[in-house]
Amino acid sequence: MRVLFAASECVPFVKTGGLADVVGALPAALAAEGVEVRVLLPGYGPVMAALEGAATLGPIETPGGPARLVVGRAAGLDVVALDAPALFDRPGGPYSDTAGRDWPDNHLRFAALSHAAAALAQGADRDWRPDVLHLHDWQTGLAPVYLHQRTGPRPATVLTIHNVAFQGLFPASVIGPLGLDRSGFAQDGYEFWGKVGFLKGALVHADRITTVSPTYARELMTPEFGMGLDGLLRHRRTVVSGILNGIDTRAWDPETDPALPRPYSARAMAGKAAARRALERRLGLAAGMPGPLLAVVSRLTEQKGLDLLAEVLPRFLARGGRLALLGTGATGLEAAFRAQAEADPDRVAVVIGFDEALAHLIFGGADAICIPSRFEPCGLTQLYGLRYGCLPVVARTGGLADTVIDANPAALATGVATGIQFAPVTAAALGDALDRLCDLWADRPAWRRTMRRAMGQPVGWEVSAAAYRALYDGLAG
Ligand SMILES: Nc1ncnc2c1ncn2[C@@H]1O[C@H](COP(=O)(O)OP(=O)(O)O[C@H]2O[C@H](CO)[C@@H](O)[C@H](O)[C@H]2O)[C@@H](O)[C@H]1O
Repeated sequence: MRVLFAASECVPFVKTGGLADVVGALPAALAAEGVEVRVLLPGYGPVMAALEGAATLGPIETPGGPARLVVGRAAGLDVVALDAPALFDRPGGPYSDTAGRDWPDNHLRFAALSHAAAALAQGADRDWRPDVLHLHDWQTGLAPVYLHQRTGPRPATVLTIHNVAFQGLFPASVIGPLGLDRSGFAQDGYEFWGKVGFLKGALVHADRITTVSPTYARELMTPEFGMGLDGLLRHRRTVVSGILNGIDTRAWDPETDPALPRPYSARAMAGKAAARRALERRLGLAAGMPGPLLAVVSRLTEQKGLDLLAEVLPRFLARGGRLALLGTGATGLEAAFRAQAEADPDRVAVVIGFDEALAHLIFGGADAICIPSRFEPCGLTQLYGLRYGCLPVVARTGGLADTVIDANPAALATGVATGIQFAPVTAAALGDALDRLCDLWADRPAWRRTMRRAMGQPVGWEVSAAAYRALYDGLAG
């Protein structure tokens, strides 16, 4: 079974969020299921630099201009890079410049990526034809549209929605430049409220649609969560399913993590206290406080609900808690958290930026991770939290609802709790959840039991890789 992934980010080359973790880790888990995965990525500088034993498949003409397809190994993955320096070799991020402004040619950049995916699906590499084309998010969403426009045999297509909030919407004037058939600019095509919708086109034409948790798959079909695509998803409900994300349990392992001062495990926890001391020193937090050290590692956006935390933080600090926050995003939220850190530097530390190594130390050193998301397709940081004994405090939505067992009295009594869940997603409910966290913290034996249990949860890719294999088998067969 050969599967071609196509995506716009992938660890360790380029990452703005969880999509990169999934695309980087799932291929190895699928290999264990007997699936051969190649990953098509834009030829960003770090991708091209990492390619070993690269061979050029040949030139291809894309809507973004001429490009080359280059195949090689990089960081343990089989990669096909779309080498088009004019599109992808730039300073800044994968979607925006160093000032955070979207690149003005994003429609061309990701139409080129989609175009390359379609070409590979139809045999651009004669020696490696995929049985399934597996696309991730809007940046690859035009691939099923291009395949629909073409004749000739094609493999089955799967589109995974990692976040329906990002839809790749562009004005109708791009139809010509992107080489799209005008007849597709309709409700049953790639048109979305007068615009060209990359994700919309994929949801119409992909053979299967998955998202990253069963609960989010259901939520997506409701007006509250579907962001205008719920009707289409209800229409296609027989091909929609939710497969829970896992994490790379080798990269995220407190027994071997080089970012921690000392290894630890559920059996030998001394290293967790050492990680807490290292984190306190690094962030200038006071030691010896009576409550838990709460962490945030997140994009600071409306989705993540961290404005609610800013609101209830004084109440949590009054109970002896502390906060360590690592994130970037909305300037208003950054400023709000910075102000709280300046007002109370012993108890609140805020690092604005993206720092992978610090993220690891935070999961190691903190007692709990706060994820008050308004919606969350799956979420990975609660899984990192479970694995590192950093108890998740989560909104009961999407994948958060599917992966954390609330420490209510019944769950504590039967010994199944792994964190705290709350609903509705309001400041009041989050405040109550943090009070419950402090109560659990005060009951030291119950806290330790919950922490050890959290660390024993199966958070790897094994179960879900088998589910993807079954999905591919059903399609290719
Ligand atoms: N400042 C920072 N410094 C270092 N690391 C940082 C960071 N900010 C965030 N990260 C890291 O970025 C990743 C975020 O992944 P998430 O799954 O939590 O959310 P995201 O919304 O990006 O992903 C979307 O796609 C994923 C993958 O399917 C879904 O799980 C999720 O629900 C969906 O919203 C984690 O690895 C986290 O540690």
